[in-house]
Amino acid sequence: MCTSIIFSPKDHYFGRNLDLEVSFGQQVIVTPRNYNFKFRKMPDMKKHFAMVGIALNAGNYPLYFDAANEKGLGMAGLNYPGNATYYKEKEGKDNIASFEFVPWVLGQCSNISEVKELLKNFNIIDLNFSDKMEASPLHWLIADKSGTSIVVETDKDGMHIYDNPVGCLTNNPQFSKQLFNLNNYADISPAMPKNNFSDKVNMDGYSRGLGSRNLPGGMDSESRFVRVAFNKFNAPHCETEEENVDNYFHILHSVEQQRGLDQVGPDAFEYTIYSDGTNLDKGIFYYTTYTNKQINVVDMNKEDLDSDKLITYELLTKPNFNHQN
Ligand SMILES: C[C@H](CCC(=O)NCCS(=O)(=O)O)[C@H]1CC[C@H]2[C@@H]3CC[C@@H]4C[C@H](O)CC[C@]4(C)[C@H]3C[C@H](O)[C@]12C
Repeated sequence: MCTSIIFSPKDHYFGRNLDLEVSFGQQVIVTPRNYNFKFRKMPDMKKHFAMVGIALNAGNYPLYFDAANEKGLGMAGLNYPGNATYYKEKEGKDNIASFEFVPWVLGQCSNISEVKELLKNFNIIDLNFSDKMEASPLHWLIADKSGTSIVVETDKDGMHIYDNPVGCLTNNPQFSKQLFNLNNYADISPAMPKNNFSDKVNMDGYSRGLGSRNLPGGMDSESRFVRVAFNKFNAPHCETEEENVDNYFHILHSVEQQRGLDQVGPDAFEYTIYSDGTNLDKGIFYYTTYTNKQINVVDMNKEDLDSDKLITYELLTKPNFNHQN
């Protein structure tokens, strides 16, 4: 499972947790403007916006899990099994494979209204990257540096584009159902609860934090959706980049999957392999990994963004202990 958010305390931070039981060998990859993006059914994109994110380098093709471009548009693909449907090729449409969707959008759009325009002629097609790498069933959160976000889901009954008032996404069920489910948590609050139960019962507020007692704590996608939305809406908005990045990671880590809690096979547990976030206003990419909680930084502006070659960084996973004596 995964969780993706846009957090807008001052600048705007977009990214995700990637939860899985196996690692793909993904890296931080900066794709500069003149890297030739090939598409299966559409012409090459020779010049495009530069982007940074996490991807699998598959024979010099960056298969992005999530990324953000130099204009401050971000996009993440999250698992959507059983629902995600990819269609047959259609004449006259922009036929894009699911694994091409991120570069297709981030390569040419600057903001959400341009994405909505682009998607008017969009058709997501049923193609595998290769025999060995089948198309994953995904849905997408797309957000820009105004803080606006949308969700794109391609279901059996067609493509849906939802405006996203909460700025987060997890996995199943459909986004509309996730939003509806928030109704069940309307009374969750950071404040101490008022006794609406009965004036016949004395409730003395025996513990701090009782307002969030009924916040769901599970690893499942509905629980994570409610939890991350609540935690994000109530996170402080600070002045400095360090404080805001720190708060951003507190939000994502609050829905982290700790190893051992989400069993997916006899001896297999899903866990949060990495958490990442890009400052959409500044093009600075941050990440932590399960074993390395230090915040690591790749600033895309420090690269030659006019180059035509992928720029890759290995994820730093070594635990960082500061010995004080
Ligand atoms: C597995 C991940 C979702 C995490 C998640 O939700 N896990 C719960 C599993 S479960 O639902 O609980 O069982 C998703 C998120 C993004 C995906 C990549 C996107 C690019 C590319 C697309 C190609 O088509 C196939 C290969 C490819 C590298 C993809 C591999 C994999 O699919 C990635 C990593």
